Amino acid sequence: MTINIVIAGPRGKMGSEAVKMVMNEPDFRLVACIDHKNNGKTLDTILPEVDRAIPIYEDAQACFQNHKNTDVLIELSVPAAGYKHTKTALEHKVRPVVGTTGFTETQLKEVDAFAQQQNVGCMIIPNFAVGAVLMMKFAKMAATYFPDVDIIEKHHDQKLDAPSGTAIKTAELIRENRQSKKQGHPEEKETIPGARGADLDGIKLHSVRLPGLVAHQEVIFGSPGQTLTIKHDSMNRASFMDGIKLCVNRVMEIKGLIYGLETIL
Ligand SMILES: NC(=O)C1=CN([C@@H]2O[C@H](COP(=O)(O)OP(=O)(O)OC[C@H]3O[C@@H](n4cnc5c(N)ncnc54)[C@H](OP(=O)(O)O)[C@@H]3O)[C@@H](O)[C@H]2O)C=CC1
Ligand SMILES: O=C(O)C1=N[C@H](C(=O)O)C[C@H](O)C1
Repeated sequence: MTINIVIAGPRGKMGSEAVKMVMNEPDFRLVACIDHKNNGKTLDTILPEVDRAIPIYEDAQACFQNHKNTDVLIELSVPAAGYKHTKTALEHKVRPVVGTTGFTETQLKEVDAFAQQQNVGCMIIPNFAVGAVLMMKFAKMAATYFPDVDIIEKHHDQKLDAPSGTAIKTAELIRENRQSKKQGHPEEKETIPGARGADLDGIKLHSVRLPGLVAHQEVIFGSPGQTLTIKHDSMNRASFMDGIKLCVNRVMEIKGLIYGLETIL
């Protein structure tokens, strides 16, 4: 069966890699793209590696109205637009596979409720790399034995959201196996605000943004006399493509929201 796909954010670092992946997959067909800057143009005029005239829309409504055969939206743009595209896709019974990070907790709940209401499959995946998902699973396991934990995520300096979606998801998974706990000295004070990082139920999250980085995370557990570090590095965006492929196939079979790849691996 051929799966008809729309990609939002096709010029981006992830979007352009996803365009290549979709075009090379025999069972996937790229039918259109959503890009706020190239309305009315075709993809071959803006991406040199594309040799087909795939239409580009600024407006997600217009895109799905003109391509009623769309099965899946691969959303890889920016948080605000990504949220709108996801809701619009669901309105049209198109299944979103969302890689875009930075949705608020309220937005996640709204998408969940709307996907259920529409009876349509939807996946929001903070990290498509299998190694990163294993890192999160191992961290969840370790939290049973090591309740003191800091997460350090490191990304390229063009990233809009902090902490990363992966760091938030990791902390949420750790929280499932750990009692809420305030870490560090009970009387510690920050002499420079932010020095101890963001706080999710006492778990500290630190975000590094530097040119030269791609996507990296360390989860460091400490207990008397020992530390345990679980680390993952994405060296390039190809690391995310197998996960996207898996999700595009899986979203066709589900109803409602799946949040995180660990639930289906
Ligand atoms: N889940 C995962 O495994 C991964 C998720 N990500 C996430 O994916 C998203 C994209 O990342 P990345 O490719 O690195 O970012 P980029 O900045 O490289 O790409 C984002 C693209 O979206 C475009 N864009 C902005 N606004 C709109 C809009 N309204 N409609 C359509 N396109 C728009 C941008 O165009 P312009 O620059 O012209 O504004 C740009 O081309 C981020 O949220 C990131 O966190 C990234 C890697 C892995
Ligand atoms: O913006 C990125 O690059 C990435 N974003 C995702 C996140 O926020 O966790 C996934 C990966 O870390 C790359």
